[in-house]
Amino acid sequence: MNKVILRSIQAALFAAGAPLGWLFIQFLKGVDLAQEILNNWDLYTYMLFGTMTVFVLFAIYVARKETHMTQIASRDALTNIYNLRYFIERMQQETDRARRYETPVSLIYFDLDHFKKVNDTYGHPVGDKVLIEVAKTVKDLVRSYDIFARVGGEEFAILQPTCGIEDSKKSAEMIRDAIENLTIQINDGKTVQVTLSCGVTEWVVGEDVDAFYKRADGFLYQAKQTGRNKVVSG
Ligand SMILES: Nc1nc2c(ncn2[C@@H]2O[C@H](COP(=O)(O)OP(=O)(O)OP(=O)(O)O)[C@@H](O)[C@H]2O)c(=O)[nH]1
Repeated sequence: MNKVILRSIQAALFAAGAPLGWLFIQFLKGVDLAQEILNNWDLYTYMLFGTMTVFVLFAIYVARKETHMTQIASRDALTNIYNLRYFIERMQQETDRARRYETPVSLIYFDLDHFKKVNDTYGHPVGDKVLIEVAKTVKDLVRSYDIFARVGGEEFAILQPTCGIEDSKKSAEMIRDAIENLTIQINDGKTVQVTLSCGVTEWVVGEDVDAFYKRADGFLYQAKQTGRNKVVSG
């Protein structure tokens, strides 16, 4: 349930506690409750709706902050895509789901090529801009239910639920091609271009997320070793 709605309901229930508590005390004192309410109708209406309004408004504020904090905790500050912590969490969930429903789940793991050279040549802020532009470009290419994260300095990963290795390889190739053709504008009308190396693999039933991740990393390593700007899968 939406956090704002949930917290508002909780707040409304809390608010009802004030008049109900007072009525309970009157009940213990032997007061006729119906008469008590009729005699003090304004007071009870005020207690109920006054406190409810204040509590609910406060709850909405808290729920919004809570949602914001949860989002911050799962996002990478530079690119605003998911971070490693969230990605590992989702890998666990998605492999559990894949086991339960007997569906495939694949992992695309990529790293920008010679990124140190970009930093060394143009400076760190330009390197940051390249990371942001790469993240934006890839985000537009993945499916809405794929989990795309920055998992290291210039390393990214995409978890693809319900996606087998063949489809995942096609996605990876499309991403590799898009980045190869991406022209990033920097200051003074200059442009930067980068390429990426990529490892792709499909989860094997029963293996833990660590082994799954390491296998993709192994293929990425092979892509680096055999010339870069390529996708290696298995
Ligand atoms: N601008 C910027 N650079 C970063 C960030 N995080 C890591 N880096 C840089 O990424 C570079 C990674 O360099 P290497 O690990 O040598 O890799 P590479 O130069 O891409 O070479 P290969 O991966 O072998 O193709 C280093 O220069 C880091 O400083 C970041 O947040 N911003």
